[in-house]
Amino acid sequence: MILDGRKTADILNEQLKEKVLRLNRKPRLEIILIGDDPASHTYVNSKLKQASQLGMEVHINHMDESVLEDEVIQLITSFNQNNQVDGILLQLPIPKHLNEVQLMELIDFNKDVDGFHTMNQGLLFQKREGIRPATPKGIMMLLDHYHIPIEGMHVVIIGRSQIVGMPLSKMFIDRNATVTVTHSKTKNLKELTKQADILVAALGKPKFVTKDMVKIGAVVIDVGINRVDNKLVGDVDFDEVAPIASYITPVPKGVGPMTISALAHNLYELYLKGDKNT
Ligand SMILES: Nc1nc(=O)c2c([nH]1)NC[C@@H]1CN(c3ccc(C(=O)N[C@@H](CCC(=O)O)C(=O)O)cc3)C=[N+]21
Repeated sequence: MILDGRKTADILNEQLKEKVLRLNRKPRLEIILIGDDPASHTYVNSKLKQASQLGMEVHINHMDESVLEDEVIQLITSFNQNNQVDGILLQLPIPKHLNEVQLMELIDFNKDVDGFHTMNQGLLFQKREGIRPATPKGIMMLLDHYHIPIEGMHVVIIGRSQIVGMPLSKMFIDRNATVTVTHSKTKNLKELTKQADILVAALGKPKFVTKDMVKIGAVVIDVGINRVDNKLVGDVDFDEVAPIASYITPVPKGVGPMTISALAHNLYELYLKGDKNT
């Protein structure tokens, strides 16, 4: 069965929209987009479109590839100080001459819609309330929407990134799953993935997961967004794996739309938390 991220996001967004309509003002997100990476422009435009449909306000601040770090610092600082701004998103990747860690850190963690700030990562690690990274949060929302049990399940994650693999592993542990995090240096990867009740592919290699790596009846979550010959391909060989999986996410229309929905939910949470309701 297909875990339809597009449809699920539409349903959850419709519910969120109702809540947003009741607020005193529109939640406002400022996106900082540096350079001309076409994929980044696509994502950002899609966030813009979706958020406006939800009654949220999104501004795109486009900066030149060669922008000075000071200019970015000034922009972030002004958004930090502006109590009409609820969320700030620095679209990744950013040019190499800019200090990504330092810039992410500069964003007020109370406006950190991505949940990438050290403070939000720490809050997650301590199992305290905070903003969770959008992709892991979107995956949880999708599994919950389909009532897929998590407690006691063996979750195997391929990939240990700071924005997907690592936070997702903690979120699954907090839901009482048993989690194995694997990566490029893992020995006998297939033996591990074969044990997964829930298998998450988040490594960024097109069609990496083949059917010999998947247990019959497993739930398969594909986080991959790879552009191959101008087509979107996931990290899972969908045609091969779908027949043996109990549930599987497609690419596109799987985790991607859920990520955007989770971002919108984060923005709403930031608005409420900020008590900027006047
Ligand atoms: N600060 C920051 N926050 C992010 O959340 C962030 C980022 N930087 N950099 C890039 C990645 C990537 N990302 C996607 C979100 C939605 C889709 C999505 O909706 N994809 C559609 C297809 C879109 C298409 O056709 O290109 C789908 O899967 O159905 C994809 C990718 C967010 N990112």
